[in-house]
Amino acid sequence: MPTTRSGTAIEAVNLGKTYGRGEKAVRALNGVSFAVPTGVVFGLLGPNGAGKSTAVRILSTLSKPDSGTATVAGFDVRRDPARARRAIGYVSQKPAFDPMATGRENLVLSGRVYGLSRRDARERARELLTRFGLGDAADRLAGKWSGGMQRKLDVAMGLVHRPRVLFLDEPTTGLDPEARAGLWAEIDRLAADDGLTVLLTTHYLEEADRLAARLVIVDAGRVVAEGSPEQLKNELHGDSVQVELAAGDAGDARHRARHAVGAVPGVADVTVDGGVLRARVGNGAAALPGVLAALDAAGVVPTAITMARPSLDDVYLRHAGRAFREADRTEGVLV
Ligand SMILES: Nc1ncnc2c1ncn2[C@@H]1O[C@H](COP(=O)(O)OP(=O)(O)OP(=O)(O)O)[C@@H](O)[C@H]1O
Repeated sequence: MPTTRSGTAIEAVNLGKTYGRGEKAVRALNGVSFAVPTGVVFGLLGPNGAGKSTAVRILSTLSKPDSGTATVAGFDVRRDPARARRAIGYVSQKPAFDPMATGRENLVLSGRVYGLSRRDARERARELLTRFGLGDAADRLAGKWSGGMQRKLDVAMGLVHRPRVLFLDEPTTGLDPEARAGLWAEIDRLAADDGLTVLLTTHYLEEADRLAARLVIVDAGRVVAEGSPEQLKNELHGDSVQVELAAGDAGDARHRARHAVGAVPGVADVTVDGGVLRARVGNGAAALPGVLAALDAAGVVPTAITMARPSLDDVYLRHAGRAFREADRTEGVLV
């Protein structure tokens, strides 16, 4: 297999993409670069509208960038899209299976679309149904399956032609926690057992933390941080303090709390979002009395205080300058 650099399965260099024109133009990607090592789960993490799907659509040859270059499995996605396409599997946010066909029929049809003989397509369908634990339901209509099983079927359909790189766009959106955990285990196995390179987009911080060996955080069309989840969290020294404010505390009390805690020596990055105040401190235990005294002086009574090692939430806040949940509610960057 051709490679751009030894051990690199995906390389994006300076990708740019703007939708629309004039006043309504939206810059979805603004010079995005990253490299994905072969055989790992790589996370593209960002809030709604950050540009994740746009990046994946370009890398999987479904859309063209306005600027920049990208290679997947060693093939340039613009100059050699047909060969790039054969090397990749793409599982979109939207279901791809036919609900009126059985799981097996869906997989066989997918195999035929990819040019497998009828016999090979049947054999591959059998393999994948077993692999994903879908054997028992194989001959029932896919439309009647549970959400978790349907998602697994979508992933299996993306693997029918044995791609080397698999793109999963928001694979667990809409799944309940149990189905999500089931799919996480499958995604883990794809890289660990099958040596597949998986590029996963998600707006769940926890999902990226749990699955990705490496990740980039994308915000408003730019990469704001890159590394392994551990590395990124370790770069933030100290602890994260979370103060839950009483439900009745209105904007004024929240503002006072934010101001008071921000003035405590050693406290940084104070945000208040949805009744929760977050801050970073050098040493949580040492800073706690000062934080409590400041809240008391401001007339704010917290309902709970927790201290924890930094999370990807804190990483995002540090690099994007706003809380992830806040960013997830807003969308789009007008040019
Ligand atoms: N076809 C399109 N036409 C116009 N604007 C678009 C189009 N596709 C995406 N956008 C805009 O480009 C920006 C990036 O969208 P994109 O779907 O890539 O983000 P995302 O990070 O995948 O978000 P989500 O998690 O909501 O899918 C958003 O502001 C979106 O509204």
